[in-house]
Amino acid sequence: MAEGVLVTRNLTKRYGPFTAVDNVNLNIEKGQIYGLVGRNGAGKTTIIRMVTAQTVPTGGEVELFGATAPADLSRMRARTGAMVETPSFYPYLTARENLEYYRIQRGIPGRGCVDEVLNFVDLAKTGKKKFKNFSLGMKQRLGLALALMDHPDLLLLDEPINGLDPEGIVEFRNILLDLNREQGTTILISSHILSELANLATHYGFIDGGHMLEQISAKVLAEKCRACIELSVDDAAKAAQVLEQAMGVRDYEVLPGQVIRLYCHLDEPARVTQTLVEGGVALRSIEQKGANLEDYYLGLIGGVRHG
Ligand SMILES: Nc1ncnc2c1ncn2[C@@H]1O[C@H](COP(=O)(O)OP(=O)(O)OP(=O)(O)O)[C@@H](O)[C@H]1O
Repeated sequence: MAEGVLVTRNLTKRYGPFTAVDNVNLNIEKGQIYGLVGRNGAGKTTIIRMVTAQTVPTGGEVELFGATAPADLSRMRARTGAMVETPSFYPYLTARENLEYYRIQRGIPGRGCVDEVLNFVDLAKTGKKKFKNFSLGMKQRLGLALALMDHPDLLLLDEPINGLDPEGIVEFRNILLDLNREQGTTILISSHILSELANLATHYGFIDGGHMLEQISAKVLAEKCRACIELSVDDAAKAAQVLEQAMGVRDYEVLPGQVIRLYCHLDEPARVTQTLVEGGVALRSIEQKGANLEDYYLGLIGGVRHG
Protein backbone atom coordinates (compact mmCIF):
# COMPACT_ATOMS: atom_id res chain seq x y z
CA MET A 1 0.00 0.00 0.00
CA ALA A 2 1.25 3.49 -0.83
CA GLU A 3 2.62 5.44 2.12
CA GLY A 4 0.39 8.29 3.29
CA VAL A 5 2.51 11.41 3.56
CA LEU A 6 -0.10 14.02 4.36
CA VAL A 7 -3.64 13.20 5.40
CA THR A 8 -6.14 15.64 6.85
CA ARG A 9 -9.37 14.56 8.46
CA ASN A 10 -12.23 17.04 8.63
CA LEU A 11 -9.69 19.83 8.84
CA THR A 12 -11.53 23.03 9.69
CA LYS A 13 -10.62 26.64 10.34
CA ARG A 14 -13.12 29.22 11.52
CA TYR A 15 -12.52 32.91 12.01
CA GLY A 16 -15.42 33.92 14.24
CA PRO A 17 -18.60 33.06 12.34
CA PHE A 18 -16.71 32.65 9.05
CA THR A 19 -15.53 29.18 8.01
CA ALA A 20 -12.42 29.48 5.83
CA VAL A 21 -11.73 25.71 5.64
CA ASP A 22 -14.63 23.33 6.09
CA ASN A 23 -14.03 19.65 6.94
CA VAL A 24 -11.34 19.13 4.33
CA ASN A 25 -10.01 15.59 3.81
CA LEU A 26 -6.74 15.60 1.93
CA ASN A 27 -4.96 12.42 1.05
CA ILE A 28 -1.48 12.75 -0.38
CA GLU A 29 0.73 9.72 -0.91
CA LYS A 30 4.47 9.38 -1.28
CA GLY A 31 5.82 10.53 -4.63
CA GLN A 32 2.74 12.48 -5.66
CA ILE A 33 2.77 16.03 -6.96
CA TYR A 34 -0.54 17.23 -5.63
CA GLY A 35 -2.05 20.36 -7.13
CA LEU A 36 -4.37 22.17 -4.73
CA VAL A 37 -6.53 24.27 -7.02
CA GLY A 38 -8.98 26.96 -6.00
CA ARG A 39 -9.77 30.55 -6.77
CA ASN A 40 -8.65 33.41 -4.54
CA GLY A 41 -10.00 33.01 -1.03
CA ALA A 42 -10.83 29.32 -1.49
CA GLY A 43 -8.81 28.35 1.57
CA LYS A 44 -5.57 27.03 0.06
CA THR A 45 -3.18 29.12 2.13
CA THR A 46 -5.11 28.39 5.31
CA ILE A 47 -4.85 24.63 4.70
CA ILE A 48 -1.10 24.86 4.12
CA ARG A 49 -0.65 27.06 7.18
CA MET A 50 -2.46 24.51 9.33
CA VAL A 51 -0.19 21.76 8.02
CA THR A 52 2.91 23.81 8.81
CA ALA A 53 1.53 24.81 12.23
CA GLN A 54 1.49 28.51 11.37
CA THR A 55 -2.24 28.46 12.15
CA VAL A 56 -4.07 26.26 14.64
CA PRO A 57 -7.06 24.31 13.27
CA THR A 58 -10.41 24.83 14.96
CA GLY A 59 -11.42 21.28 14.07
CA GLY A 60 -10.17 18.02 12.59
CA GLU A 61 -6.63 16.74 12.44
CA VAL A 62 -3.46 16.65 10.41
CA GLU A 63 -1.49 13.46 9.93
CA LEU A 64 2.08 13.72 8.65
CA PHE A 65 4.03 10.57 7.78
CA GLY A 66 1.59 8.59 9.91
CA ALA A 67 1.87 10.82 12.99
CA THR A 68 -1.02 12.66 14.61
CA ALA A 69 0.00 13.07 18.27
CA PRO A 70 1.33 16.61 18.84
CA ALA A 71 4.90 15.60 19.77
CA ASP A 72 5.21 13.16 16.86
CA LEU A 73 3.63 15.62 14.50
CA SER A 74 6.11 18.29 15.38
CA ARG A 75 8.99 15.81 14.76
CA MET A 76 7.51 14.98 11.38
CA ARG A 77 7.23 18.66 10.51
CA ALA A 78 11.02 18.64 10.43
CA ARG A 79 10.70 16.44 7.35
CA THR A 80 8.78 19.15 5.50
CA GLY A 81 9.90 22.27 3.69
CA ALA A 82 7.49 25.07 2.94
CA MET A 83 7.23 28.19 0.87
CA VAL A 84 4.17 30.09 2.00
CA GLU A 85 4.04 33.63 0.69
CA THR A 86 7.27 35.19 -0.57
CA PRO A 87 9.99 34.55 1.99
CA SER A 88 11.67 37.62 3.39
CA PHE A 89 15.21 37.85 2.12
CA TYR A 90 17.68 40.62 2.78
CA PRO A 91 17.68 42.95 -0.25
CA TYR A 92 21.37 43.85 0.00
CA LEU A 93 22.64 40.28 0.38
CA THR A 94 23.39 37.86 -2.45
CA ALA A 95 21.58 34.55 -2.93
CA ARG A 96 24.38 32.65 -1.20
CA GLU A 97 24.59 35.12 1.72
CA ASN A 98 20.85 35.01 2.27
CA LEU A 99 20.78 31.21 2.36
CA GLU A 100 23.86 31.08 4.57
CA TYR A 101 22.11 33.39 7.02
CA TYR A 102 19.08 31.08 7.20
CA ARG A 103 21.26 27.97 7.37
CA ILE A 104 22.95 29.24 10.51
CA GLN A 105 19.70 30.53 11.98
CA ARG A 106 18.06 27.13 11.51
CA GLY A 107 21.09 25.20 12.74
CA ILE A 108 21.51 23.19 9.54
CA PRO A 109 25.02 21.70 9.65
CA GLY A 110 27.49 21.98 6.75
CA ARG A 111 27.83 24.80 4.22
CA GLY A 112 27.57 22.28 1.38
CA CYS A 113 23.78 22.33 1.39
CA VAL A 114 23.74 26.00 0.33
CA ASP A 115 25.73 25.34 -2.84
CA GLU A 116 23.78 22.19 -3.47
CA VAL A 117 20.39 23.91 -3.44
CA LEU A 118 21.66 26.96 -5.33
CA ASN A 119 22.83 24.62 -8.07
CA PHE A 120 19.55 22.80 -8.02
CA VAL A 121 17.48 25.94 -8.60
CA ASP A 122 19.99 27.31 -11.10
CA LEU A 123 21.11 30.28 -9.02
CA ALA A 124 24.68 29.15 -8.40
CA LYS A 125 26.08 31.63 -10.91
CA THR A 126 24.40 34.79 -9.63
CA GLY A 127 27.67 35.80 -7.90
CA LYS A 128 27.56 39.27 -6.34
CA LYS A 129 24.09 40.13 -7.60
CA LYS A 130 22.00 41.37 -4.70
CA PHE A 131 18.55 39.99 -3.95
CA LYS A 132 16.92 43.37 -4.66
CA ASN A 133 18.06 43.09 -8.28
CA PHE A 134 16.64 39.60 -8.83
CA SER A 135 13.76 38.96 -11.24
CA LEU A 136 10.56 37.54 -9.74
CA GLY A 137 11.47 34.12 -11.13
CA MET A 138 14.87 34.27 -9.39
CA LYS A 139 13.26 35.37 -6.13
CA GLN A 140 10.80 32.48 -6.26
CA ARG A 141 13.60 30.03 -7.01
CA LEU A 142 15.56 31.36 -4.05
CA GLY A 143 12.48 30.81 -1.90
CA LEU A 144 12.33 27.27 -3.19
CA ALA A 145 16.04 26.79 -2.44
CA LEU A 146 15.40 27.87 1.14
CA ALA A 147 12.56 25.35 1.49
CA LEU A 148 14.84 22.62 0.11
CA MET A 149 17.88 23.31 2.25
CA ASP A 150 17.07 20.67 4.84
CA HIS A 151 16.22 17.98 2.24
CA PRO A 152 12.49 17.72 2.97
CA ASP A 153 10.50 14.61 2.12
CA LEU A 154 7.41 16.76 1.68
CA LEU A 155 7.49 20.17 0.05
CA LEU A 156 4.57 22.58 0.53
CA LEU A 157 4.39 25.44 -1.95
CA ASP A 158 1.73 28.13 -1.81
CA GLU A 159 1.17 29.76 -5.21
CA PRO A 160 4.88 29.72 -6.09
CA ILE A 161 4.30 30.37 -9.79
CA ASN A 162 1.85 33.19 -9.28
CA GLY A 163 2.95 36.11 -11.46
CA LEU A 164 5.80 34.31 -13.22
CA ASP A 165 6.13 34.73 -16.99
CA PRO A 166 5.72 31.62 -19.18
CA GLU A 167 9.46 30.97 -19.22
CA GLY A 168 9.64 31.32 -15.44
CA ILE A 169 6.76 28.86 -15.07
CA VAL A 170 8.53 26.28 -17.23
CA GLU A 171 11.79 26.70 -15.29
CA PHE A 172 10.05 26.34 -11.95
CA ARG A 173 8.04 23.35 -13.15
CA ASN A 174 11.17 21.58 -14.43
CA ILE A 175 12.94 22.05 -11.10
CA LEU A 176 9.99 20.49 -9.29
CA LEU A 177 9.82 17.58 -11.73
CA ASP A 178 13.57 16.93 -11.25
CA LEU A 179 13.16 17.06 -7.51
CA ASN A 180 10.27 14.63 -7.59
CA ARG A 181 12.01 12.24 -9.98
CA GLU A 182 15.53 12.35 -8.57
CA GLN A 183 14.83 12.61 -4.87
CA GLY A 184 11.32 11.21 -4.64
CA THR A 185 10.11 14.37 -2.92
CA THR A 186 6.34 14.55 -2.44
CA ILE A 187 5.02 17.98 -3.38
CA LEU A 188 1.88 19.91 -2.51
CA ILE A 189 1.55 22.97 -4.72
CA SER A 190 -1.35 25.41 -4.72
CA SER A 191 -2.50 27.59 -7.57
CA HIS A 192 -5.61 29.44 -8.67
CA ILE A 193 -4.77 28.74 -12.31
CA LEU A 194 -5.22 25.11 -13.23
CA SER A 195 -3.22 25.31 -16.45
CA GLU A 196 -0.13 26.33 -14.46
CA LEU A 197 -0.16 22.89 -12.90
CA ALA A 198 -0.70 20.97 -16.14
CA ASN A 199 2.25 18.73 -17.03
CA LEU A 200 3.27 18.83 -13.39
CA ALA A 201 0.59 17.55 -11.02
CA THR A 202 -0.04 13.82 -10.73
CA HIS A 203 -3.11 14.48 -8.59
CA TYR A 204 -5.47 17.38 -8.04
CA GLY A 205 -7.64 18.58 -5.20
CA PHE A 206 -10.24 21.15 -6.21
CA ILE A 207 -11.30 23.44 -3.42
CA ASP A 208 -13.88 26.21 -3.30
CA GLY A 209 -15.39 28.20 -0.46
CA GLY A 210 -13.36 26.12 2.01
CA HIS A 211 -14.79 22.83 0.69
CA MET A 212 -12.95 20.04 -1.07
CA LEU A 213 -15.00 19.51 -4.22
CA GLU A 214 -13.06 16.64 -5.74
CA GLN A 215 -9.74 14.82 -5.52
CA ILE A 216 -8.74 13.18 -8.74
CA SER A 217 -5.61 11.79 -10.38
CA ALA A 218 -4.27 13.60 -13.43
CA LYS A 219 -4.77 10.40 -15.38
CA VAL A 220 -8.47 10.09 -14.57
CA LEU A 221 -8.94 13.81 -15.12
CA ALA A 222 -7.38 13.54 -18.58
CA GLU A 223 -9.70 10.61 -19.35
CA LYS A 224 -12.71 12.61 -18.21
CA CYS A 225 -11.69 15.52 -20.38
CA ARG A 226 -11.00 13.43 -23.45
CA ALA A 227 -12.99 14.58 -26.47
CA CYS A 228 -15.68 12.15 -27.61
CA ILE A 229 -19.09 11.71 -29.20
CA GLU A 230 -21.54 10.45 -26.61
CA LEU A 231 -24.51 8.51 -27.96
CA SER A 232 -27.56 7.45 -26.02
CA VAL A 233 -29.20 4.51 -27.81
CA ASP A 234 -31.77 1.74 -27.24
CA ASP A 235 -29.10 -0.99 -27.38
CA ALA A 236 -25.47 -0.02 -26.80
CA ALA A 237 -24.06 -3.48 -27.53
CA LYS A 238 -25.80 -3.55 -30.87
CA ALA A 239 -24.70 0.02 -31.62
CA ALA A 240 -21.08 -0.94 -30.92
CA GLN A 241 -21.36 -3.91 -33.24
CA VAL A 242 -22.89 -1.81 -36.04
CA LEU A 243 -20.25 0.90 -35.71
CA GLU A 244 -17.43 -1.63 -35.64
CA GLN A 245 -18.66 -3.40 -38.75
CA ALA A 246 -19.78 -0.43 -40.82
CA MET A 247 -17.19 2.17 -39.86
CA GLY A 248 -14.32 0.20 -38.35
CA VAL A 249 -14.79 1.97 -35.02
CA ARG A 250 -12.40 0.55 -32.42
CA ASP A 251 -11.78 3.31 -29.89
CA TYR A 252 -14.99 3.46 -27.88
CA GLU A 253 -16.45 2.54 -24.51
CA VAL A 254 -19.87 1.38 -23.45
CA LEU A 255 -21.22 3.03 -20.31
CA PRO A 256 -24.14 2.00 -18.10
CA GLY A 257 -27.57 3.17 -19.25
CA GLN A 258 -27.11 2.26 -22.95
CA VAL A 259 -24.61 5.01 -23.56
CA ILE A 260 -21.65 4.65 -25.85
CA ARG A 261 -18.70 6.99 -26.23
CA LEU A 262 -16.68 7.20 -29.41
CA TYR A 263 -13.17 8.61 -29.24
CA CYS A 264 -12.69 8.48 -33.01
CA HIS A 265 -14.63 9.81 -36.02
CA LEU A 266 -15.14 12.99 -33.98
CA ASP A 267 -15.65 15.10 -37.07
CA GLU A 268 -18.25 12.75 -38.56
CA PRO A 269 -21.31 12.88 -36.28
CA ALA A 270 -23.70 12.81 -39.26
CA ARG A 271 -22.12 9.64 -40.64
CA VAL A 272 -22.23 8.01 -37.20
CA THR A 273 -25.93 8.86 -36.88
CA GLN A 274 -26.74 7.56 -40.35
CA THR A 275 -24.82 4.34 -39.78
CA LEU A 276 -26.69 3.64 -36.57
CA VAL A 277 -30.09 4.34 -38.10
CA GLU A 278 -29.29 2.11 -41.09
CA GLY A 279 -28.13 -0.59 -38.66
CA GLY A 280 -31.50 -0.55 -36.90
CA VAL A 281 -30.36 1.22 -33.73
CA ALA A 282 -32.66 3.83 -32.21
CA LEU A 283 -30.71 6.94 -31.32
CA ARG A 284 -32.01 8.96 -28.37
CA SER A 285 -29.35 11.64 -28.35
CA ILE A 286 -25.94 12.49 -29.69
CA GLU A 287 -23.59 14.98 -28.07
CA GLN A 288 -20.04 16.17 -28.72
CA LYS A 289 -18.23 16.08 -25.39
CA GLY A 290 -14.85 16.80 -23.96
CA ALA A 291 -13.74 19.69 -21.87
CA ASN A 292 -10.29 21.08 -21.40
CA LEU A 293 -9.01 21.04 -17.85
CA GLU A 294 -9.95 24.65 -17.26
CA ASP A 295 -13.55 24.04 -18.40
CA TYR A 296 -13.76 21.00 -16.18
CA TYR A 297 -12.61 23.01 -13.20
CA LEU A 298 -14.99 25.88 -13.97
CA GLY A 299 -17.80 23.34 -14.28
CA LEU A 300 -16.93 22.00 -10.84
CA ILE A 301 -16.91 25.36 -9.12
CA GLY A 302 -20.07 26.20 -11.00
CA GLY A 303 -19.38 29.29 -12.99
CA VAL A 304 -16.99 31.90 -14.08
CA ARG A 305 -13.71 32.15 -12.27
CA HIS A 306 -13.01 35.37 -10.46
CA GLY A 307 -9.65 36.83 -9.64
N1 LIG B 1 -6.72 35.82 9.83
C1 LIG B 1 -7.88 35.80 9.17
N2 LIG B 1 -8.98 36.34 9.68
C2 LIG B 1 -10.15 36.30 9.01
N3 LIG B 1 -10.32 35.74 7.80
C3 LIG B 1 -9.25 35.19 7.24
C4 LIG B 1 -7.96 35.17 7.87
N4 LIG B 1 -7.08 34.53 7.06
C5 LIG B 1 -7.79 34.16 5.96
N5 LIG B 1 -9.07 34.55 6.08
C6 LIG B 1 -10.13 34.30 5.08
O1 LIG B 1 -10.22 32.91 4.83
C7 LIG B 1 -10.52 32.69 3.46
C8 LIG B 1 -9.49 31.75 2.87
O2 LIG B 1 -8.27 32.45 2.75
P1 LIG B 1 -6.98 31.80 2.13
O3 LIG B 1 -5.88 32.82 2.21
O4 LIG B 1 -6.73 30.49 2.74
O5 LIG B 1 -7.42 31.59 0.62
P2 LIG B 1 -6.55 31.18 -0.63
O6 LIG B 1 -7.27 30.08 -1.32
O7 LIG B 1 -5.15 30.91 -0.22
O8 LIG B 1 -6.64 32.46 -1.53
P3 LIG B 1 -5.48 33.39 -2.12
O9 LIG B 1 -5.07 32.73 -3.36
O10 LIG B 1 -6.22 34.69 -2.36
O11 LIG B 1 -4.43 33.49 -1.05
C9 LIG B 1 -10.58 34.03 2.78
O12 LIG B 1 -11.92 34.45 2.68
C10 LIG B 1 -9.82 34.93 3.73
O13 LIG B 1 -10.28 36.26 3.66
